[in-house]
Amino acid sequence: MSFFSRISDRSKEIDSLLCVGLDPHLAELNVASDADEETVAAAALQFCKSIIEATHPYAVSYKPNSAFFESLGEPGHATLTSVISSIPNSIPVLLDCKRGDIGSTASAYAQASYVKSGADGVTLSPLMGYDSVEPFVTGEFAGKGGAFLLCKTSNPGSEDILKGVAGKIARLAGEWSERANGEKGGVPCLGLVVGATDAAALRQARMEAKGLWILSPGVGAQGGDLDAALMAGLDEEGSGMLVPVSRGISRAEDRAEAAKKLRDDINDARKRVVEGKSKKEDGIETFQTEFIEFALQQGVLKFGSFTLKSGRESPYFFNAGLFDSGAALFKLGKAYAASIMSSELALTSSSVKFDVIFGPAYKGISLGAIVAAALYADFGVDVGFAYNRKEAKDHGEGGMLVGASMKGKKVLVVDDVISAGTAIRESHSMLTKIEAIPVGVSIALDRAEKRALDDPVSAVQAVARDLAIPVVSIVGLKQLFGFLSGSGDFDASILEAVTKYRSEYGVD
Ligand SMILES: O=c1ccn([C@@H]2O[C@H](COP(=O)(O)O)[C@@H](O)[C@H]2O)c(=O)[nH]1
Repeated sequence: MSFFSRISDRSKEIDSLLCVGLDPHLAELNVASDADEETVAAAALQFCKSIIEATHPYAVSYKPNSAFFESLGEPGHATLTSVISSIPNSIPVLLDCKRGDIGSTASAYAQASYVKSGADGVTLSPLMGYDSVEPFVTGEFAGKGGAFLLCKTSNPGSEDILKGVAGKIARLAGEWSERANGEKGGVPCLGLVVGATDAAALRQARMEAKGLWILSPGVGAQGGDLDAALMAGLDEEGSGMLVPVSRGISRAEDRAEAAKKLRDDINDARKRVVEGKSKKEDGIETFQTEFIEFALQQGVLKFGSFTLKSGRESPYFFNAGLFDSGAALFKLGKAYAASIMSSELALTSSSVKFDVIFGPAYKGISLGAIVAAALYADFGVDVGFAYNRKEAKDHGEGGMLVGASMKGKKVLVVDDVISAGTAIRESHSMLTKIEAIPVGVSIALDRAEKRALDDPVSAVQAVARDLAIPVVSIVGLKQLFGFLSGSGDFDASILEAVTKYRSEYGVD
């Protein structure tokens, strides 16, 4: 059975994502500073065995780090193999050796790790390319061995090189895994090491490598935020991530209790992820609920009876002009940014499919600016910002456009609502004329209602269809309805009126 199948099975069987590290730091071995190698090695073996004894009900896997065994000198290798053979067979062993070398040498490392040491999986550096990884997961180790590739490690120095290539490594891991598995396909044979110290990198890795296991060290002694890491790195089933902890367990007064607590803390976070997902399936995400609550509080969203320009009597009204303070605009920008990043306009969790935000005069100008700022603040996405003047300037630099150059660039248009869609169409035609490439529209509210009873398409759908670009909204009528139904705070007559309005004018 392959390494990652065993990890999956064991994780399900014991309902845990905890990987227990076996790092016999000399300082933890209680031996005299002048003790001979044999004595130190015996203490290291005892140290690891006592951790295994205390933690095995919670451990999906054990992760001995080869450095600590190599540092024991001559008896080091025998100690490592003794530790590995003392681990119950039902628990897969991950040797943290971070190898990476040319193919022929990598083959020797694979022999050393799997055959001589008895490990089931390894950690590898991917920087020398596919041929340095292949010997660990093909040939005699095909369908058996598995490797976690260093992607964005937990140490501060991971900012120096890995930060810039983590996205690429995450993508390549999926491709290499398929290449190694060949026509047989099957469970991926590669995973990724992404430190719990960088939630953004975890989010990106999870997006790039949906089906791969992520090993996320850095919790405990290195200060990684367990909760933030899990929220970012867990897959949609609340799994797919192993949390290795070494010193956080080995140095605890009660190791069994420490491992149990970690297992439970991890499982609590998993539950929240799964609950969050089912909420999403109900049609409303957290940022949307927060946005509706905030719009109500701000008086932007009102329930009652309102006559629209179209002559329709609407049970609700949205007046974006009432986002009229620094705090309100700040929150509004965050909501736009969250909706963009959870839409098809996001490329990864920290990159987008557009280069410039365009805010059409007048309302779009301030909206575009706050969205550009929020994308940067909340997601590290730094795109250009431009807007237009309604009237040409006859002095200074002149011209109708201000801000980032849009020629040849992919542009997102930001506005508040689409009523008839005329303003957005005008922006689109202006952008096309200056050789910009409009790729999407972002709005606050999609009323999602038919343009006329004999025209079943909404204004937003018509814009998306005619201009062939996505229109993304923070909320739509569906979420508004979901919010009202789920909240016990509104008069039944409001829900009734919105239900009636939706069934009469709403589009799917
Ligand atoms: O990015 C990485 C990759 C590997 N490690 C290893 O994991 C353990 C962490 O030990 P703690 O005591 O839980 O901090 C150790 O063996 C490292 O070499 C890592 O920390 N970060």
